[in-house]
Amino acid sequence: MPATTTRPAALADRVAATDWAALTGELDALGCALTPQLLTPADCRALSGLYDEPGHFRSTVDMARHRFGSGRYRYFADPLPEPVQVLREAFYPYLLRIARDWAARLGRPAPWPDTLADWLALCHEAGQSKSAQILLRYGPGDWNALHRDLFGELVFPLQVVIGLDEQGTDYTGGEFLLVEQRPRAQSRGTSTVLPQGRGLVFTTRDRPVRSARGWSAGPVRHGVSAVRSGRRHSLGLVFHDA
Ligand SMILES: O=C(O)CCC(=O)C(=O)O
Ligand SMILES: [Fe+2]
Repeated sequence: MPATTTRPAALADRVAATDWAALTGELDALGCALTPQLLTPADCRALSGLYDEPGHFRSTVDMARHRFGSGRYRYFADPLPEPVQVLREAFYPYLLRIARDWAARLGRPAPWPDTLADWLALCHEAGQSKSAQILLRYGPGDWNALHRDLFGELVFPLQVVIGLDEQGTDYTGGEFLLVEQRPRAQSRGTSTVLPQGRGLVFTTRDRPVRSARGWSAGPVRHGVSAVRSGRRHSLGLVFHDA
């Protein structure tokens, strides 16, 4: 990384300085919530530039070929680039509190240990041993079909995507989409423009929604609307392995 990028410790501090109470409230209301600025434009350029350095990745997915939409994403190989590793570790304890609270509401087990390292060890024992951190690149006409990032039995219920380009300047279109199935009702869609350098925390599989008899699990899927022009990059952080 060039010297102009943020030091890892400062990245972790920004995650810690997030107003987690406010973020949690928004997540409860909408199923997704933005963090403050985590990455500078220089950090974002350094990360999106990695896309063209194949040595950082274990595989590349052509989304059209799998009917996932259109565009490409690449799975980072281990060891992860330092900012990716630092952000993932920094988010985990905060997301863990939310995950445990949701599990309690839903009367489900909360199998997640206190540290990311211990949780990943459990994933590896269960055969989910590959990191699922991705760098995505969308050009004009590219989009991401509504989906859930589930790779096996072990699931962490929250994930984060970080915008690496500025909508309106670097690209148009390309809104992040979230669709929530409501129990015995029609679905609700929420679109979010990902500001450059900010993260969006969202539900990976389902989340507790109020029902007549307490809480029930509302299934959630996410995707990205078509990019109309320019190029959009994003960094996807998932907290279970694949
Ligand atoms: O590019 C995006 O905004 C979403 C990418 C995605 O599907 C993910 O991060 O899991
Ligand atoms: Fe995804």
